[in-house]
Amino acid sequence: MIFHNQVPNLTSCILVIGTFDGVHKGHQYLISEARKKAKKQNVPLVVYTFSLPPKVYFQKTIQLCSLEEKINRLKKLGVDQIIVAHFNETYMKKTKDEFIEELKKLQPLTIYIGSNFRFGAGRKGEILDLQRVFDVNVSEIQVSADGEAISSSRIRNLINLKQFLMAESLLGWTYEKGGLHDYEIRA
Ligand SMILES: Cc1cc2nc3c(=O)[nH]c(=O)nc-3n(C[C@H](O)[C@H](O)[C@H](O)COP(=O)(O)O)c2cc1C
Ligand SMILES: Nc1ncnc2c1ncn2[C@@H]1O[C@H](COP(=O)(O)OP(=O)(O)OP(=O)(O)O)[C@@H](O)[C@H]1O
Repeated sequence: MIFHNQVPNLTSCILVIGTFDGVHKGHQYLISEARKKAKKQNVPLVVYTFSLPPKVYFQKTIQLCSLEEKINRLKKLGVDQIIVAHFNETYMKKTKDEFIEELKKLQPLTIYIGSNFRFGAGRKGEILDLQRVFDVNVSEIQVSADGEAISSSRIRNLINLKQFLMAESLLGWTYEKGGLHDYEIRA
């Protein structure tokens, strides 16, 4: 896997954007959909993520996995290239339009995101803003058997409540060791 700490100039790719703390089953679904498309189009699968989850930065929530472990998990899911933006005071001031300008350097054929995605300073960027410029695939939010959305926030709550088995079943990885246990990469 190729690692970038700055946005590179690419000629084509399938792009997935997000925080991906824990790389839970919802994330895994999104990435597996993007991976199928990248294979079909014969272009690299690129993930754009952040060094620190914005919620950990702003709300001091617990972090589901380290940056290193996140990269490991993304690698296992077949991601070809990863861009890690350093999430700090300067980065968070970037407007939605500046962020879009940055993404143009990647020349994505399609951007894959979930339907709750927001971006840019003050979270002002909406999916519609991306759709004006790029082809965007908006994925449905995956839910667990009880019908509740899978999210990093939900898993953080479960861990705070010491409900580790439930947390792990939504993560698809063991919480402590970071190993893959019940998730199979969909070809
Ligand atoms: C350039 C940029 C600036 C951001 N600034 C803020 C911010 O001011 N406040 C905030 O809560 N989140 C901010 N975020 C984080 C977004 O709200 C969001 O978490 C991020 O785009 C990833 O989406 P995801 O959380 O669905 O993975 C920013 C994101 C980007 C890309
Ligand atoms: N359950 C899900 N199903 C499909 N896509 C998802 C799901 N949860 C998040 N995504 C998408 O994955 C990307 C990364 O999302 P993000 O890291 O914010 O996850 P999250 O679980 O919503 O986190 P948090 O609860 O901390 O806000 C975004 O494009 C988001 O829309």
